[in-house]
Amino acid sequence: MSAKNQVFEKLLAAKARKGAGFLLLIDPDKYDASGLEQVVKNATAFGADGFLIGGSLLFSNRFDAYVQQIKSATDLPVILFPGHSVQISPSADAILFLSLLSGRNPEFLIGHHVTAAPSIKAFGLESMPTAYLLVESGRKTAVEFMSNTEPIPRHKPELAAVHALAAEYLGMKMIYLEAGSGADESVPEEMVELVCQTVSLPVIVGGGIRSAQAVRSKVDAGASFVVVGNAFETRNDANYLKTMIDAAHPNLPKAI
Ligand SMILES: CC(C)=CCC/C(C)=C/CC/C(C)=C/CC/C(C)=C/COP(=O)(O)OP(=O)(O)O
Ligand SMILES: O=P(O)(O)OC[C@@H](O)CO
Ligand SMILES: [Mg+2]
Repeated sequence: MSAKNQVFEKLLAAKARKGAGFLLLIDPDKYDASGLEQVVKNATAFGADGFLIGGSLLFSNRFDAYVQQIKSATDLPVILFPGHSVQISPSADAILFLSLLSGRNPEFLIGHHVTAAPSIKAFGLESMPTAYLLVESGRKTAVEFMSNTEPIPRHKPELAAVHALAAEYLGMKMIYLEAGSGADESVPEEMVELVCQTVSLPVIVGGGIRSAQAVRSKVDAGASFVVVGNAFETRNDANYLKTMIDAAHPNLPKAI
């Protein structure tokens, strides 16, 4: 745990060295203990850049034990990715302090943040203020339903760009372009590209990314980090994980 910018700096350094970074999303409800340890160890060995932990719902009542289990299987940054203010654990290294800027629901703009802030301080967690922009992706996603917000229309990249710009002017440190977990379609490349041209912040892209080609095309469009979760929940295949991670690292020799 650290209240300084250590995790953020580590992510930026990985991006600078490898061209972009790969973050594996772990949904605590989707892995059993042995599956979890294996995927965390594999991702670490294959050169992933960190882990995000969270879900828009949480059935598990042992969230902190879960985070500890991940921490003990890796030396990479373990970052909370909360769908709700209850998803805070002292055992993580940092938290994506997401504000759902694409929506107009005050609870997800500032409400959960106020509720969670005292715990974040008490635990000494590093906070990474991140503009969370939800993008239309086909069928309604869990994030859209749970947050009761409207996503940005996928054919309107300029809408995403002005939200990102407002986030930069508000002093946020990162932009997360989110199609939603398990999305039918990932965030369009044109949108990633316009957002990356408009702001100088690192842009994270996630939701519905299932192939190495898709990972690479988000990176080619300018993404600093690509997040993948669902694809590995349904397919326990180390080779597939390695290919996806390699695709996010264009500067490394083994990259596709
Ligand atoms: C800053 C704090 C304490 C809370 C943030 C609260 C906000 C703004 C949340 C954004 C809206 C939200 C519900 C985000 C969920 C992000 C997330 C962990 C998505 C992962 O997707 P799943 O919800 O697991 O999808 P599945 O249904 O496919 O499992
Ligand atoms: O689970 P997937 O579809 O890979 O999405 C990752 C993340 O962006 C979801 O919040
Ligand atoms: Mg999930």
